[in-house]
Amino acid sequence: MRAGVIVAGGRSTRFGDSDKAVADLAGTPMVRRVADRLGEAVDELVVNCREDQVEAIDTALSDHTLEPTFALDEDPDQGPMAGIATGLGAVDSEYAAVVACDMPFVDPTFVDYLFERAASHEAAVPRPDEWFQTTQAVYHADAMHDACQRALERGEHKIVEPLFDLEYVVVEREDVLAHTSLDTFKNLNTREEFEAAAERF
Ligand SMILES: Nc1nc2c(ncn2[C@@H]2O[C@H](COP(=O)(O)OP(=O)(O)OP(=O)(O)O)[C@@H](O)[C@H]2O)c(=O)[nH]1
Repeated sequence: MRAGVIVAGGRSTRFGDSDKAVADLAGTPMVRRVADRLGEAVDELVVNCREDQVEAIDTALSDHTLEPTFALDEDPDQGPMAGIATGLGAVDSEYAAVVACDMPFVDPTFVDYLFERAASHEAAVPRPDEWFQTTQAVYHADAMHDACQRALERGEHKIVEPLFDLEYVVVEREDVLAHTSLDTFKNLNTREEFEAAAERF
């Protein structure tokens, strides 16, 4: 069994007044695009967000075959890493692919590959450039959940912090490009980025 966790608890401040997770992207809410693509690579889906987002996200995901469940931030606005911890705490599977709600081009075949790379390790994290793509990575759910909790207890909110507590595999640029294009990581933050991306669907 493989899980997918969609992290969606941000405030979308660069997007404006509304929640980018459910914003229309070429006729479909962005989070639905992520759920449909990630859903091709996993057996269960968990969405992490705030309580006040549930209604709109649930509507966007209605009729999804995996019947996504919600893992709500008890303490909102603690950053993406806290959201990852909350989401991973709610999965049944041993390994989970974490994907941000704003990555509508996420490539399910690449997610499959990340699961393969993570096997018998605690994480497989792409590093296509100088940054780790921690919000499109596969984690051993319990190990990463616990590492996030330990980091948060240290007062540390940086998203890479829990990684250094794990036995993780780095998926380097060459391996990324052998399996997908960099579009898989493209995240949308502004209305201009939504408009440009919409033309590609
Ligand atoms: N649970 C949770 N998720 C978060 C939080 N902050 C950001 N995220 C998520 O992490 C991912 C990347 O965050 P950003 O691209 O910065 O999104 P954002 O914070 O909503 O947008 P900005 O306010 O414009 O930075 C998105 O999927 C967000 O939903 C948070 O405090 N809690």
